[in-house]
Amino acid sequence: MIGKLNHVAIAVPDLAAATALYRDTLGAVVSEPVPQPAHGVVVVFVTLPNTKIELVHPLGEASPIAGFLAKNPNGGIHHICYEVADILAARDQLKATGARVLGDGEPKIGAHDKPVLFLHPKDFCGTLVELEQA
Ligand SMILES: CC[C@@H](C(=O)O)C(=O)SCCNC(=O)CCNC(=O)[C@H](O)C(C)(C)COP(=O)(O)OP(=O)(O)OC[C@H]1O[C@@H](n2cnc3c(N)ncnc32)[C@H](O)[C@@H]1OP(=O)(O)O
Ligand SMILES: [Co+2]
Repeated sequence: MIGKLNHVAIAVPDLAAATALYRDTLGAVVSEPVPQPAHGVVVVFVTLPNTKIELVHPLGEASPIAGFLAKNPNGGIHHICYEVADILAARDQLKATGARVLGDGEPKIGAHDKPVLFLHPKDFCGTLVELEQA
């Protein structure tokens, strides 16, 4: 069902410092910060030859990454995103296995203007999984 790795997201407490690290120390191409109010985060996109890294920082008071950063104050890998051809078919197939789809179960438009869903980390080897429709 899952296809390409779309991105790995890293939650960071200091977005400017993390951006400088990826740009100046690691020599990567980085974007400007892009607020994603529907998701409660600000994102900097790091473009790699074969995939993307998203540096994510809380936006607003109810950010879904606030708890993660409270537990991991230096930041850490927050989720991985796989592409799927049909996100509703993938959702229904996964729900039938007992996997928990987060939120109201309906896809939202993600950072790449495509529908996304999240799967509970406890059901996927301790890793928060994002699905993005290819
Ligand atoms: C930029 C837009 C978009 C894109 O297109 O790319 C994005 O990526 S937005 C990214 C941010 N959005 C989300 O993360 C949405 C989905 N997340 C959630 O609904 C919640 O964050 C969560 C996964 C349900 C966690 O909620 P929280 O309240 O922080 O924690 P809990 O106490 O409920 O956690 C339960 C349990 O799970 C562990 N946990 C939490 N987060 C992670 C994680 N990222 N990776 C691995 N494990 C995680 C947490 O430690 C708890 O474990 P125990 O302590 O053992 O109970
Ligand atoms: Co993401």
